[in-house]
Amino acid sequence: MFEHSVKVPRHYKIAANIFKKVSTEGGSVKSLLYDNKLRHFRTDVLFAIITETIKHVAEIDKIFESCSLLENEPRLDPWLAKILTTELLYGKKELPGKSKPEQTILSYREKFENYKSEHQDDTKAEATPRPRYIRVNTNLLTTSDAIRWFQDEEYRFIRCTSGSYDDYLEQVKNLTEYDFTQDYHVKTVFVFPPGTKFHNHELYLENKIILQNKASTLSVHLLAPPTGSVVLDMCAAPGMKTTQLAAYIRNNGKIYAVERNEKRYQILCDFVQKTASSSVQTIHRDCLEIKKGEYEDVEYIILDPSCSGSGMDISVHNYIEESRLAKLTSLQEKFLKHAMNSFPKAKRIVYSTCSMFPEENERVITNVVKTSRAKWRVQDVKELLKGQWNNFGSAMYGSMGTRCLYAKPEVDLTTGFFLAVLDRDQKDMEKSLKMESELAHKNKSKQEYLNFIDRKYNLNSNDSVEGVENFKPSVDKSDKKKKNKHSQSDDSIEQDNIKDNSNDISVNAKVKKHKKNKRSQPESDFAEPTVEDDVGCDTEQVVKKKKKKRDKPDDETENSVNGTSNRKHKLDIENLADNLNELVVDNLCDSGEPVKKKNKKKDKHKIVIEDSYNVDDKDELAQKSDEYLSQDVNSSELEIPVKKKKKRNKENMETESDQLQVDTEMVTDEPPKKKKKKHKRNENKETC
Ligand SMILES: C[S@@+](CC[C@H](N)C(=O)[O-])C[C@H]1O[C@@H](n2cnc3c(N)ncnc32)[C@H](O)[C@@H]1O
Repeated sequence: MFEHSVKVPRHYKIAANIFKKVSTEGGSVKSLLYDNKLRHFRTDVLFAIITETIKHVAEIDKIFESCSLLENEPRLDPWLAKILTTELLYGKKELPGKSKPEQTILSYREKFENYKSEHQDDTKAEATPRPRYIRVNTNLLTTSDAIRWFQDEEYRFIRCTSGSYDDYLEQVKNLTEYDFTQDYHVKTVFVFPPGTKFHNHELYLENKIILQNKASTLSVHLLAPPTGSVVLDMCAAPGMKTTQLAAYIRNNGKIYAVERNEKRYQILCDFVQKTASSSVQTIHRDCLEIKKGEYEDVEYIILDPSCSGSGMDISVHNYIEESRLAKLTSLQEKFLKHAMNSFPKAKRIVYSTCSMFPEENERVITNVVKTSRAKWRVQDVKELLKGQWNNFGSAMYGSMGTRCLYAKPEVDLTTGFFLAVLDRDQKDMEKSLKMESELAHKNKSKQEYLNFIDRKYNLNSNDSVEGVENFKPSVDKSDKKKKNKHSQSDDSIEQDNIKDNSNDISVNAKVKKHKKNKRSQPESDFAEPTVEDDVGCDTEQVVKKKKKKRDKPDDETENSVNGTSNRKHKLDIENLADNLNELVVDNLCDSGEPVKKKNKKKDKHKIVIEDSYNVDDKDELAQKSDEYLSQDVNSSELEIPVKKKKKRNKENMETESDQLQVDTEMVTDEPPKKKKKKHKRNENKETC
């Protein structure tokens, strides 16, 4: 019997309040606990009970429903009821107090436990894994051929709905054994029922399909670099996104893939080579040590730093030490700042983590964007995905938070994932390039001056320094003209200028050629490849063999979602180049190396092993980040096949531009015969 005077223990009340806030307003348990200045409480105890409640909330809802608890007890606070039930069923298995809420929950104990034991199997089933995703490596196999291959194995291809994303999710939930469909957003991703085994599949062993979760493929999908782009993958190993990028740009362009960890770097190199990602240049280096001016041709950046990996786990709100989380946040902010400020031509960054903690996500974005020297805008991912997405960042971080995307296991049927798209402000880009060019000029002028002095003293030690007065640094054409009138002693400088000018011209020509190449790309270049129209559905029984070759491929979603912004980017950069005065050209000239380098190395796979990481040079945070390496869920989960089986279907090797897209209609009638031996299930994992 309860006693009126006895109150509910305070920590249950606090836990209920925070649980309510997290559930209704978003945000993380951790930040609410600490922001609420509850330090005098055992925050670890509070954290544990709240996260346990979140983990079991679906089951608790059903338990309450089964005995109409909330209807029978209208005065019972539902949030507190769930906290207390968690403690009773999954925590201490007892409720210590004599308060009314505790006594009420205790009075239902038997009913709760009966329900639990009766539905044990259901709850296990609920925890069953998500669908199995594969990405077709279009460097080696077209999506159409991949569909045919699986159909030949008597899988049944269900066309992805043309309806909403929610319709698609329903479709995925209803996939039965031996069904598969194409992902709603990323057309090179296929979705199979949970547990479908691919470990020994021929296509997997030949690296023609890759086990990559749909959520992780969204980074490249939303970065959307057009073919011919220069992309930097700052934290690249094991190389899921790097190799996806290579396929996305059809190996036409350049991808710098940077990885610091030695072992992971080797895995990256191996994976890049096996997947025929010839546009990738691997770089064994700490990306934080890349200085401004290096890799200055970078236009697009993927930043997928080390994180807590909490999204990879089924229980969304894992416990994490506050200090560790703070270190991760700080390191992630450092990465993002570096990406924003070190690459003057970068126009889009996609930042992602497989963490569900806002501290590693929205907080990083808002902290960095607000204080960044360069101006970047957080793009509204919902808009980019044409409204076809459900989970976004927390409003606690304002519109910058809600513009970001979350993939949630329970809704999106993927691993937990966070993603933000940042676009550089056009004016800021112009300013940045101008500043670069002015700086280059200053350096050039300074160098000319030093050369001049050098000559004065070394070549003619009797000369007075009077010639210095004649020195005029080359700032623009008019200055260069003036120099023609200089005294004989300035001839050498003039020589330098002539050399520089010729250099200008050649680089200028290269820049123009580069621009021309970019302009001449068909619009389809912006598209990620997809499936041919002629891929038959199973009701037709026979797969049509005819291939339609289209000048203008390709993927409806990729085109429409990202094409606009890409075209805009392309135009922006062209306009920018047109609008900037010759200073810009001079700047490119001074730093013309990357242009030359790029042309030279085009389409050539090259592994560059840069200076290995010097431990002594590491700053504190970088040192700390070593600790996190072991936490990179990806490393343990990378599945790169080691064995190769006999090759088949070589004729399938066509370019993605030859592919057409699937009509979006649902197909299927009779289920095919099942070849059991080909469809063994297991729990092979995919990486984020
Ligand atoms: C989350 S994983 C990247 C996964 C990868 N993007 C993919 O899709 O396969 C983070 C990677 O960043 C690397 N890393 C951490 N700090 C780094 C640094 N300072 N420079 C370069 N790589 C770093 C880690 O070794 C790890 O391989």
